[in-house]
Amino acid sequence: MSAVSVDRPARDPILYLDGISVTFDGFKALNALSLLLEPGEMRAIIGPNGAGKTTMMDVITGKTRPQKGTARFKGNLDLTRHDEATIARAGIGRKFQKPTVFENHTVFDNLVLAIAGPRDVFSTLFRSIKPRQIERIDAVLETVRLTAARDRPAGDLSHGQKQWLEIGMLLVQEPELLLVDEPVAGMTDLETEATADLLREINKTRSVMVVEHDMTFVRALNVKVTVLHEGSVLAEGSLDQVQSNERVIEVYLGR
Ligand SMILES: Nc1ncnc2c1ncn2[C@@H]1O[C@H](COP(=O)(O)OP(=O)(O)OP(=O)(O)O)[C@@H](O)[C@H]1O
Repeated sequence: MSAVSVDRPARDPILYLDGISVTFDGFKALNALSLLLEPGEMRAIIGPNGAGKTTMMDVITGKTRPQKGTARFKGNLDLTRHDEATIARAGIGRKFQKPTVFENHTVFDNLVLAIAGPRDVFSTLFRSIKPRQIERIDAVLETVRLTAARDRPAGDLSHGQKQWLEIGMLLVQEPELLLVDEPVAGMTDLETEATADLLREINKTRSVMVVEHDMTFVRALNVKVTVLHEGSVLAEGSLDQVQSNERVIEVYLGR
């Protein structure tokens, strides 16, 4: 091995944020934020309201341009220089908090539409889809526990099932990194537990970043936690480590 290669990490992080700052009218939503996600890692992001969690996801997905800092996907894609569609195609999927499924279409057709991407709904549904795509959809239906609901209108699903369908709509696009914003808000305890299982399963093949306030859920994920506060990383470690951190208790957990 050459002397040069000794110091190089074996693999680039899937996500590299360094010194990211975003200012809105003089207010620092992100303040020199730095964070690394290893390939295959799942990370939970917690922090009080206004800590910058959504703004961070906006930077990663190209929705918001930082004034300062470096943001890279898999070492080479500069996330500060591409638009949302390019970044999504490059392999970053984002699940927003509120489900936005097509209620009048079946669960299956929602996944067909998601594979096709943002095109005209009717031309997509009336064009034949390839057997390979049907196989992919059926595999995703199993993963998101909706096989039995395959031919039901999405509008009939429970709130939790709609969230899983929307996660499925991202999975059919085969993202390498999945960003998930407050997936269990409004879910029953059973749905919350099932969602933790679901994300752990997804994490076997993809990297995941999940923002969530529900500590029972975060504990069930059993992954490294990053605490954001005032636009920077306040603490990082296991949930037990960050929950016993004095600063974290002061600004977040002890409220
Ligand atoms: N477009 C914007 N214009 C002005 N201020 C903004 C804008 N977007 C976010 N902010 C402010 O930046 C700060 C960080 O907001 P952000 O939504 O990223 O926090 P968050 O951690 O996601 O909070 P929550 O847990 O409430 O979702 C907040 O004070 C917010 O009001």
